[in-house]
Amino acid sequence: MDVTIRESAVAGTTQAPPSKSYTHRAILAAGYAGGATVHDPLVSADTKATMRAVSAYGGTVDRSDESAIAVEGFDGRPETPDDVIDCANSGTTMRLVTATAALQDELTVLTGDDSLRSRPQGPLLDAVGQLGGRADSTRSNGQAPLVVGGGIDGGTVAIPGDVSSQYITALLMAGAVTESGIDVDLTTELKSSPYVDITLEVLEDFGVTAEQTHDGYTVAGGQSYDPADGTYHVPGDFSSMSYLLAMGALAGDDSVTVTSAFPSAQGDSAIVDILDRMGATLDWDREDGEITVERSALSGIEVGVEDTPDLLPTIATLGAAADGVTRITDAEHVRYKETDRVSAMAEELTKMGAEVEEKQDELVVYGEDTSLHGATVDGKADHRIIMSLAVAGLVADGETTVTGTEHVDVSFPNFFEVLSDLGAAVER
Ligand SMILES: O=C(O)C1=C[C@@H](OP(=O)(O)O)[C@@H](O)[C@H](O)C1
Ligand SMILES: C=C(OP(=O)(O)O)C(=O)O
Repeated sequence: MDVTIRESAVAGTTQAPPSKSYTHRAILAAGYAGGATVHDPLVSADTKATMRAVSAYGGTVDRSDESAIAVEGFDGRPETPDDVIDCANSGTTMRLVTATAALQDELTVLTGDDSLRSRPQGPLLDAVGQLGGRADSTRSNGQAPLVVGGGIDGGTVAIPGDVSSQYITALLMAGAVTESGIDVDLTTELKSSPYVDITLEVLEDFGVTAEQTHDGYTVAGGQSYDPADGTYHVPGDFSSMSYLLAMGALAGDDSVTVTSAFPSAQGDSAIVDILDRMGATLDWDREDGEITVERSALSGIEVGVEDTPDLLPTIATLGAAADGVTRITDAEHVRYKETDRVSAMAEELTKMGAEVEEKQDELVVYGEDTSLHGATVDGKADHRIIMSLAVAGLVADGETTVTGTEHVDVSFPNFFEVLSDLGAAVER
């Protein structure tokens, strides 16, 4: 589906969608437990993939209540799935439930869409192998489809940290229910480390202890997942908020207020600081969980996305509309997402008149003397590219058509309704 956005202003108050990362972990943790009720979950294409996996391993997932998901777990002992698990577009699902598959003796087959079947799984497959499990890529290229099983008992693994932190999350979550636990030794520096902090936070809330060590992380075996009161509450999503805050800073008429913005382990709350450094007038009331931002003249900055890869598309759009140079560094791992997001933003913003330079681990946006104009841009079947280009469309001269916009259902299903409700000129 194509969406056309005309240069227009936005104003008003909107609630941030629930966190995708916390929802995935809470649903799977409830699966590892006897069960739990997950309140305020994100129900999206990606989190539904994790729900499918929990069901495939013998849990049940009841979505009859709109604001809470009741999960009956498989209690640390996943069953052999009756069928292939389709992880669709969700890297988090595939990585997290690969480690679940390794816990049972028989084999599980995991697959996904074209994008997911081109993303790297090799280091995690290798880690399962080091633990004595079986983990193969059917095409022997380190990519899905995957065949995983073998009944791991725990042990020590050496794994790189610069491809995906989701491998570490997967091993810690599964490791807790192994016999002897898992020690993860990182062979290279960890990227996206706040996502492991989110994992540690969720594990703690489910009564499971895992911790950072000198060389990586460790989780003891023989633990049980058991959340206090059998419930878990999902906080708002700062990656999704980044589009709402960016549109307020670029196109706010009066101001835009985002609610459900409480502090948590999410690295992407750095968007508040990034906007502040770029010159945005904004205020974060942490107690009330509200961020208010006003239209502001922005200037380019240098920002590393080592810990916050999902912010790259948003920052690229901000940079294209800001004055001066925005240099986004430490970005190589952003190439391993739903699409290569460094190239995607370089290509598509260029179509809108931005001057952009792409390096292997950097994206440089030259905001000086350029102004954005409308164009037809390719959303690359990637939710974050689509939303970032839509935000750029609000400040581009004329009309911007973004293709393939249905893919926002991965993390922010009602994104275009929200955009419209805030007053943007959106045609679907
Ligand atoms: O664990 C998670 O919830 C995520 C980790 C990050 O991936 P990497 O660790 O692969 O960088 C992030 O990009 C992704 O959107 C969600
Ligand atoms: C990369 C993302 O998610 P995943 O790795 O779960 O596909 C994302 O949401 O931007």
